[in-house]
Amino acid sequence: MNNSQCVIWGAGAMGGTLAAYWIRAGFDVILVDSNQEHVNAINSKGLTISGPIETFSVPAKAYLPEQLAQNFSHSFEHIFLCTKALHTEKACEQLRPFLSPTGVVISVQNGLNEHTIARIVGQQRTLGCFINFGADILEPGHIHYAGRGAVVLGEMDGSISDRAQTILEWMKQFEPNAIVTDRIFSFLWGKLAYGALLFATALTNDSIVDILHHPKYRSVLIALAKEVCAVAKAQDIPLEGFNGFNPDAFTAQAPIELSHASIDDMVAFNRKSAKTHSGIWRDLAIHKRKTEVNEQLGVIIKIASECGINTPLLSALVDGIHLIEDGQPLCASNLENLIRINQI
Ligand SMILES: NC(=O)C1=CN([C@@H]2O[C@H](COP(=O)(O)OP(=O)(O)OC[C@H]3O[C@@H](n4cnc5c(N)ncnc54)[C@H](OP(=O)(O)O)[C@@H]3O)[C@@H](O)[C@H]2O)C=CC1
Ligand SMILES: CC(C)(CO)C(=O)C(=O)O
Repeated sequence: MNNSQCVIWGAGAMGGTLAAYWIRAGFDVILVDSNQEHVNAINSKGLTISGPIETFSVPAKAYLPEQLAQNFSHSFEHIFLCTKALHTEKACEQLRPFLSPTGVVISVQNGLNEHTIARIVGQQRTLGCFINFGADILEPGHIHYAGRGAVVLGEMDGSISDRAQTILEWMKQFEPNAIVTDRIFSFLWGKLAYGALLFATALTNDSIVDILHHPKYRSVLIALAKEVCAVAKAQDIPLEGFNGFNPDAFTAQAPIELSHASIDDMVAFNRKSAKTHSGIWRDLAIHKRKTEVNEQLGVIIKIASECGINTPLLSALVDGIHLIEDGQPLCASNLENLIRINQI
């Protein structure tokens, strides 16, 4: 990696996948993760990637956040923040002392984390990133890289910077189709609209494809995506498409055939991935822990209310996810509740 080390902060599905590819390419990558078992496994056995794309292992060095100070006396130019959005604030407070004055934090996350990161480390030290590849931690030290997806970098102010171009070259070691954009928030908001659909699929134990494909759920999914797109429009953010998501399909006046075609394209995209369920579903069904719902959909609802836009389905979806976080089972009736609200 040119002239410097980089740090992956949060070495899970996203961070661990990037790290493994970069270590294999000869980069000097330092992993930081708060999960002791994962850190121990990486240090003793290395990092393993498996799945339909490739299977390989690399030696790697990982640290808990609190171990960094005793092992490194210098700060870092590039820190890739790859935690879930609900950990962004804490992770930024932890990483701030290790970020060089000229360094940059790159958000490899879903949501609008760039604003939180910029508040803590400054916008000049924040770089946006949108990712839609699929991966899961299978067990400590072992990540399932399930499917390729869009990777887009962009400065918050829309400028095309040298640092974004440099990091693009690194990203291309992992995903050759990665790009730099002057409209990173157009991608991030697009992912929020698609993300709303993923949250809806996570109300049940059915796969992403099963829910997106089922005719019974189409109207409510289209209405959900339209709520997010209406809030983006009120913010004057033109959305970008990716991996089957077509923003023109979810405007208020979009022809219904266009909406169906986009969801069909998302089904086709997801069929190519070995990741059957979203990260949200894994948080709820497997880890039985809180999701990023407040940091993703909650943020949209707040902005909507500031703009005077009603988002009844998003609110009901957030409530449904909260109920599951509190112990309610995942099942089809959770999604049917949204259908009822959509029919009112
Ligand atoms: N997985 C996927 O396919 C996709 C994920 N995304 C997004 O990417 C982001 C990362 O998700 P993903 O990689 O799946 O998440 P993971 O949970 O797999 O990885 C995050 C890792 O960060 C650790 N962590 C939590 N807090 C801290 C902290 N303060 N400092 C250091 N490490 C910490 C977690 O430990 P612990 O588990 O113990 O909390 C975990 O090991 C999310 O915003 C997600 O929505 C986007 C596209 C696809
Ligand atoms: C399913 C996926 C990979 C999007 O395709 C995702 O973003 C998630 O798991 O949260």
